[in-house]
Amino acid sequence: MAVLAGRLARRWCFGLLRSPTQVPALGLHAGSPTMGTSQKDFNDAVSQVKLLNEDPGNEVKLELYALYKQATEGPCNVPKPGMLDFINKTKWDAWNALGSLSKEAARQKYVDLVSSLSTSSESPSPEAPAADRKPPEGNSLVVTSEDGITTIRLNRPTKKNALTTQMYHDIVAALQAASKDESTITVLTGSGDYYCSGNDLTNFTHLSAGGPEEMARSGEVLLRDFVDCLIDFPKPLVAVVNGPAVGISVTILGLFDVVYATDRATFHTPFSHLGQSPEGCSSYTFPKIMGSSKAAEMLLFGKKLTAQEACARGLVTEVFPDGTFQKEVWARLKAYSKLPPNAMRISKQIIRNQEKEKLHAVNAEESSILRERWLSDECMNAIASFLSRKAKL
Ligand SMILES: CCCCC/C=C/CC(=O)SCCNC(=O)CCNC(=O)[C@H](O)C(C)(C)COP(=O)(O)OP(=O)(O)OC[C@H]1O[C@@H](n2cnc3c(N)ncnc32)[C@H](O)[C@@H]1OP(=O)(O)O
Repeated sequence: MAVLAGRLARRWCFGLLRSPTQVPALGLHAGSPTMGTSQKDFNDAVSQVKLLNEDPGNEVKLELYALYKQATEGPCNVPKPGMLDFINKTKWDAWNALGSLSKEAARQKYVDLVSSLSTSSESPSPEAPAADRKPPEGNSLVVTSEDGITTIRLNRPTKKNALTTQMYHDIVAALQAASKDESTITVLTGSGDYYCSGNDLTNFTHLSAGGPEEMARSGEVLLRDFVDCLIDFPKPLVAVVNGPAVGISVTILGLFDVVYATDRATFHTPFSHLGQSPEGCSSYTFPKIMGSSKAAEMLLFGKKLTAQEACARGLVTEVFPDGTFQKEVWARLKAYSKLPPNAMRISKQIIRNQEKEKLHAVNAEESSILRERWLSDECMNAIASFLSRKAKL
């Protein structure tokens, strides 16, 4: 966790820099000649970076960038990029952190760093054991239908199933299809050790030509549509919480009919930490489910609940031992899926219809408030700070 924010920042800042030959995209051009004895070594090192066999990783690329700028231009004296210009701000921070380091010392450090990289990339490391290798990011959402159950599985285990913008769209489409298919029950679950780490924080960095305002506006619309779809979902909706849950994956649980959790699961809504506010109708459902003071502890102070605590507060229906979680839960769901579908549908309608209008109104208000929050200094500072390793949850 200590390195989370920095890793996040560096991943999204340099996500496109997959190959070392792309380092010039950072601005690593062989610029004006540098003076001193290490001039030739420095120029050689600049060329060598482009020939490395292995990608040195974004942390190192950032270090190379900063040293290059210091070596060629001296201490950073250009204006600091704006708060939302995350990429250039991270690069600026790295360069600025070198302070008054002399050009010559920066050249030397650059040469030493490239030399250490060249040495390590010359000796091929043995292939990592399969367990240590991260699977490639494939389909982020997997939808299957079997035994009367449609399962929507969040499938980004290497990112703890964080929800990308595309995934919100895909979940809406999957729910719309599930509402019309042959299945009787619909399940949302996750792949790997997490249920879901909430909104993918890099969503905030994908600015279009319309800038932050446009990002906030389209975020509001997408959030409202996503939650509306859950409010209106006509069949029994079950969350199979296979591990820790964060943010929006927790708040929407109040819109599910049943929530089964492994005893490894935790429930965490760190909105204040992120300068944000509740969504998923949780400002209405949580006080209703657990009482206003318990809800405030979660939604205002970000108290993380264990599965047992969440069950005691009524957010979770039942907790299962992790070892038997999948077996027990799916056996139970298969049995439930054989119940008469129309009876279940009508029963759900009776229960939910009483408050549907209220839920839609709450959703619209929460989404609109979040749009403002996303543009606030508090939120921008919290996200920037989180992404640049100054804060962690
Ligand atoms: C339409 C828009 C709607 C918006 C609605 C708003 C919703 C609000 C929210 O959901 S707020 C909650 C946002 N989520 C977070 O703040 C969680 C951030 N993540 C973490 O705190 C941690 O990653 C963790 C506690 C979930 C897991 O920590 P752990 O140490 O076990 O694992 P790593 O940190 O190493 O994570 C593995 C990789 O996954 C990446 N990752 C995890 N969560 C997110 C995320 N939410 N967004 C982006 N990326 C995430 C993490 O960066 C690691 O990636 P790496 O391997 O490339 O370094």
